[in-house]
Amino acid sequence: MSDKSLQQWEQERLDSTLRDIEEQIRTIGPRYTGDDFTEQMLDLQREERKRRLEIARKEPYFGRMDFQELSQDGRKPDAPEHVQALYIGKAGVAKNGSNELLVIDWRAPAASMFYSFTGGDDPAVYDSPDGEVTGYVHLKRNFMIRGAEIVRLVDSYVRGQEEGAVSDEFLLYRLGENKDNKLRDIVSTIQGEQDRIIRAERSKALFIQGVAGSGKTTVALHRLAFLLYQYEGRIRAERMMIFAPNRMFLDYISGVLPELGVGDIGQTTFSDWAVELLEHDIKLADPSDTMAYWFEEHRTSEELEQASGRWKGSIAFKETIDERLNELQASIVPTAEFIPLDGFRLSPETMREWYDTDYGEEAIMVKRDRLASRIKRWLESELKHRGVADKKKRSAALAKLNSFVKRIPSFTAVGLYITLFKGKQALTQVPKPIAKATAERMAAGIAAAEDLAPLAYIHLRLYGLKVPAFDHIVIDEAQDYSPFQLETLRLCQRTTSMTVLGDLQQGIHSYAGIQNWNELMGLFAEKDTGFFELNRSYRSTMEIIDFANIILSGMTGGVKPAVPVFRSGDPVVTEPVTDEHWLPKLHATVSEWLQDGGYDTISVIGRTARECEEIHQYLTAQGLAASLVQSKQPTYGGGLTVVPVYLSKGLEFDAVLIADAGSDNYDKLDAKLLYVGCTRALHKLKLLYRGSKSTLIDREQPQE
Ligand SMILES: Nc1ncnc2c1ncn2[C@@H]1O[C@H](COP(=O)(O)OP(=O)(O)OP(=O)(O)O)[C@@H](O)[C@H]1O
Repeated sequence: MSDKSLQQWEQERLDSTLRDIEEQIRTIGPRYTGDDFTEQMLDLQREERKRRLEIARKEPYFGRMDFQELSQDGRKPDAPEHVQALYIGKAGVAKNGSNELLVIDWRAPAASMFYSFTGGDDPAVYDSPDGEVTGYVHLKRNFMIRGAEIVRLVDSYVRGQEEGAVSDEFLLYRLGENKDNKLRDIVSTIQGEQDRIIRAERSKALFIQGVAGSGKTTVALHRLAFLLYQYEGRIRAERMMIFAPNRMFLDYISGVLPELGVGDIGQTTFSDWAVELLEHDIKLADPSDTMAYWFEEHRTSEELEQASGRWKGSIAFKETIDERLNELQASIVPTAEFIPLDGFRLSPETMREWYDTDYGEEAIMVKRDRLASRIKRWLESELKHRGVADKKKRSAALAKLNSFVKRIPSFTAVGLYITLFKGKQALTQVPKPIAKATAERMAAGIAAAEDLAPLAYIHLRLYGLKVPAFDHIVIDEAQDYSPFQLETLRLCQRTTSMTVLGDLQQGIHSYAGIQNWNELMGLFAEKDTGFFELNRSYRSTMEIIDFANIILSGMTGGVKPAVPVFRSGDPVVTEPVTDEHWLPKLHATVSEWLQDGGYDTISVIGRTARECEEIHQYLTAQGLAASLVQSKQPTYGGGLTVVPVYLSKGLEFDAVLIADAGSDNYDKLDAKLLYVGCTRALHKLKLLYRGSKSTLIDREQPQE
């Protein structure tokens, strides 16, 4: 077929698919509003079908794979009609009134080949519920469909053609596009290494170490959509939770799941979640104070080593708390008899038996409260049984009950946490300034981020989880998590099922996070964990990745350079500038990019919030519509932004200007920060520097 007729043929196939979809939507009819339960259920099913059809109507499919299944004995059927064309889209669609599939869902077993097939003449294999299916791939075709038209068609593999391997042409085309203020789905170009993570089995703690731009966040979101499809009825969206570093990041990723047709998955930050779990008994200290302390001034490695967050996030601290909770637990059952009236005796042994056997696995305070109610019930029944009617006697007995029950220890999480830092039982190993600051904060009802994991943990051990346990959790930027945080979240799951992703090379919050993945993985039995590495970076051009790798090479501790996809762009430029010309130069560069660059998102990345405020003020005074990103910001609006480097993590921009990569701003300890900043750029990266250039990038670079 000529290219023209091929495109025509596919367009006709698309037209007919769209007609079928329209017809199906039209016949679904209005919603049922009556009281009949069966009808209501049927209505819900129809609505769900309509929702899928509406997703399909926008862009019915993005790929086609021609597949010829081998028979059981491995023979290849000769007849060409055995080659099946599978059209793959975001939602599966059956032909109106039949079982024939017009489109298969990207998460279906057969669709996995579309992602895992790398070319060559050998048979391809995929797992289906009925076992392995083997066959030959004849064609892999990518489409871009906009407004019912095929605007791009690329054959990335044709059997028998010389190249043999699946080409990256369509991927490169997609990567070359500009980005707006929201992360997007990648269903049409998921790569094999990413697909393996998306489809990995659910009942594990899956750890993903991926270089900047390797698609970790995107892959984790696609994995959620896959799990919901694959384990339909067994896991529920409302019981899945995404933990992300801040509200702005959550806003940035908020478009992906709806694009994939998935709703209702909770999204939160660890801080917000913990404060809610603690029923707002405490307020969170302003996170910008912590940020300011660690990022507005240079900090030494000793300061990092001694950071209170490190200690409070450690398993050693958790174990200390466990000991304290065990002591509390042991002190709950009274050791004295309860004698409310002469002749009435309740022995400690009976109370111990109630506590130990009747309330089994319940949380400590729940068991305590049940024990108290049981003692009360015992007294009521004794009074009744023995016919005590005398009011005076009864109230004396009740008064004794009240004082007896009051003496059974009772704690809130905050109350117990304070005892670790203040008073007779204060821990002796805590450095005095940390103990004093923590106790003072707690007394004022304020917790720092580092207090939240211990507080939430104590609360869970004392009172248990009052909402359903999580079926699956995603933890993004997990290199900034402490082992204690993960232990706390683990208490909220019946069985381990989590996707934990991050990049140690971007671990800029090392005053609280981990140094290596074993710190987190070691919390689980080996059989319950999986580990994946993503080393290819999809975000940036080769030039940008090569440049960022120079910064990496200055880091210690087994760093892995990112491997670029073969997408070339402008060279990265570093340029000296005097103090006097610094702001005008920033303005001139950004203006030029705005006018000629054709970029949708541009960011000026500063070292500190102070520096960013200065830049922002100058740019706006020059008439540019720039927005300033601050630490408590709930949304990210795209366009031109000025952002402190430590808040840029997770985001990406078509063009990035590092405002000042001088050695005063980025010393050896700041390699991760500068790496984060540079890897935010998709197509264009430029670094200005005042004074001498940071040694982190002091290699020969082309000058403008
Ligand atoms: N297979 C793919 N096809 C097309 N685009 C992709 C693919 N994988 C990743 N991307 C794009 O690469 C960019 C980076 O993805 P993402 O933000 O998920 O990476 P990340 O590993 O979480 O990055 P970082 O750690 O730097 O924040 C996004 O624009 C995403 O759409």
